[in-house]
Amino acid sequence: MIKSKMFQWIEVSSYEQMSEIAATIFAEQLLSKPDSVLGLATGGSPLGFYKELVRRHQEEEFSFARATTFNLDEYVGIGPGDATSYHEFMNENLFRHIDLPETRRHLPNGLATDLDAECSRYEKLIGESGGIDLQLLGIGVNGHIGFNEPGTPFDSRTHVIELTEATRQSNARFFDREQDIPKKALTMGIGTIMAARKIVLLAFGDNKMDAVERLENGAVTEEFPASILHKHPHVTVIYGK
Ligand SMILES: N[C@@H]1[C@@H](O)[C@H](O)[C@@H](COP(=O)(O)O)O[C@@H]1O
Repeated sequence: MIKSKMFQWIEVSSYEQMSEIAATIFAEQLLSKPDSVLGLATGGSPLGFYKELVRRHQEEEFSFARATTFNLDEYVGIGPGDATSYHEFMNENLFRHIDLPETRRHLPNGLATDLDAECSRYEKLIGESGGIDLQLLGIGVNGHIGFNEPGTPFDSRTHVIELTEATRQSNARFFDREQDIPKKALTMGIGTIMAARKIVLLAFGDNKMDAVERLENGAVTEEFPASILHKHPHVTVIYGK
């Protein structure tokens, strides 16, 4: 496959620098289009980014009042009110600090009784909102984006996924007990992510450098989900260790 020339690589020397650059990209997006649809991510990688975004918002650089957000994923079986849910992560690190109306903050509902119907509802809602203008991503050490594990079809849409043991273990730090780590999640599909107009991927730390190297130089293959980004017209990777 021919790789895209639209990949921009920004190497940083600190986590703070990565967070600041990412916050600037999102600030510029909101300033140029206040009703932007933003795709958001959870995990350790974007924590500093959210902190910086909140700081700048509080200094009245920009507003979220007309924006809409969609998160990449949520665990099955936990939801709002559970400290380990992505709902709670977003409340804690972003939503409770900004002026984004509650009705326009979206995450998949991991407590839905019919999970497949929930996936269709979520996918439809993204479409009805006009599609994602700017999507934030982290990357798993196995190349997963959102919770799309290796082998997930490139054309997948929002779906239920069984988490690999490697992903469960790398997310174990967020849970008190082994048995509390969910086995399944709802995630935007790779096709959903690829439909975003612009993408920013954050990768920081020694443990992410193999994945970054493979992303930069490896083949485009479903065995390494992030590799599909080479087919996207507008990706910025901000990385460092
Ligand atoms: N579902 C999330 C991903 O969206 C995230 O990118 C990845 C990396 O997380 P971290 O940034 O904590 O390394 O972990 C989880 O599996």
